[in-house]
Amino acid sequence: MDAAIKSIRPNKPSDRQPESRPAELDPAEFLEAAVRADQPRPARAEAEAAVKTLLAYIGENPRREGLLDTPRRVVEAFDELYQGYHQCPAEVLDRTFGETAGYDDFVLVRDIEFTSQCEHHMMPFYGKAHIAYTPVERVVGLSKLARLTDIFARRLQTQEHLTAQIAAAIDEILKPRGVAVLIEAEHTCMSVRGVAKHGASTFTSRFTGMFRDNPAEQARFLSLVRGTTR
Ligand SMILES: Nc1nc2c(ncn2[C@@H]2O[C@H](COP(=O)(O)OP(=O)(O)OP(=O)(O)O)[C@@H](O)[C@H]2O)c(=O)[nH]1
Ligand SMILES: [Zn+2]
Repeated sequence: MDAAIKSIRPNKPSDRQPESRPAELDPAEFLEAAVRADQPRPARAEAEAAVKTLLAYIGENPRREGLLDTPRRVVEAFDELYQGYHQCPAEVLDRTFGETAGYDDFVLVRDIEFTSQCEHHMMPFYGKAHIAYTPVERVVGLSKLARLTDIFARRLQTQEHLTAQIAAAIDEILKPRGVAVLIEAEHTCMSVRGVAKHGASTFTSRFTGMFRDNPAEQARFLSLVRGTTR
């Protein structure tokens, strides 16, 4: 099982004071050494200092009044946007219900809105996830599919990885007859910078089990997602 699915990263903020960084290491080396040794992540004060560095880098004065609280706000925003690193997919899908009166078709939750952050530029990409699975005897609460999406979306991602992780988590934890995940998203790293193409949509999909093996089921999923068989 993908480690990201089963476990929460040991990534609690450190109580260490920034001064505890060995004097001979520069910040980049320190960070690399911390990641290599799987040490606790840097202290909050270090993260705020890094934001101050970025403010100075863009030509700002981090000491002017309007920016005094900005490092704290940015780190708090990061805590929110990246909270998925501290949440466990297996826990979310833990609770299932057995009274289904023999229900044996797939369950589709369409139009799950999400916002994630692209791992190349740390800029948002956002859109909708459509998730279907075919249960074996037990079903999961519908909201849990949206919660699962958020757990993976609130990490640094590529859209392909996000799509594959959602499908793999449902597959490995619920062990259904099949999973289908389709994600459509707009990437701000493509719309507000770089190639600057507003409105370009990216579609990614992952099919397992009966959705992978049976083109008719795949087609039924896709037509329901497009709203053509309602
Ligand atoms: N496959 C994939 N690519 C992504 C995703 N998010 C962003 N990218 C792309 O990642 C690529 C990074 O390319 P690089 O050439 O290394 O970086 P760059 O010079 O900033 O690229 P430009 O965006 O073209 O300016 C870009 O083409 C982005 O569009 C994603 O979720 N999946
Ligand atoms: Zn990007």
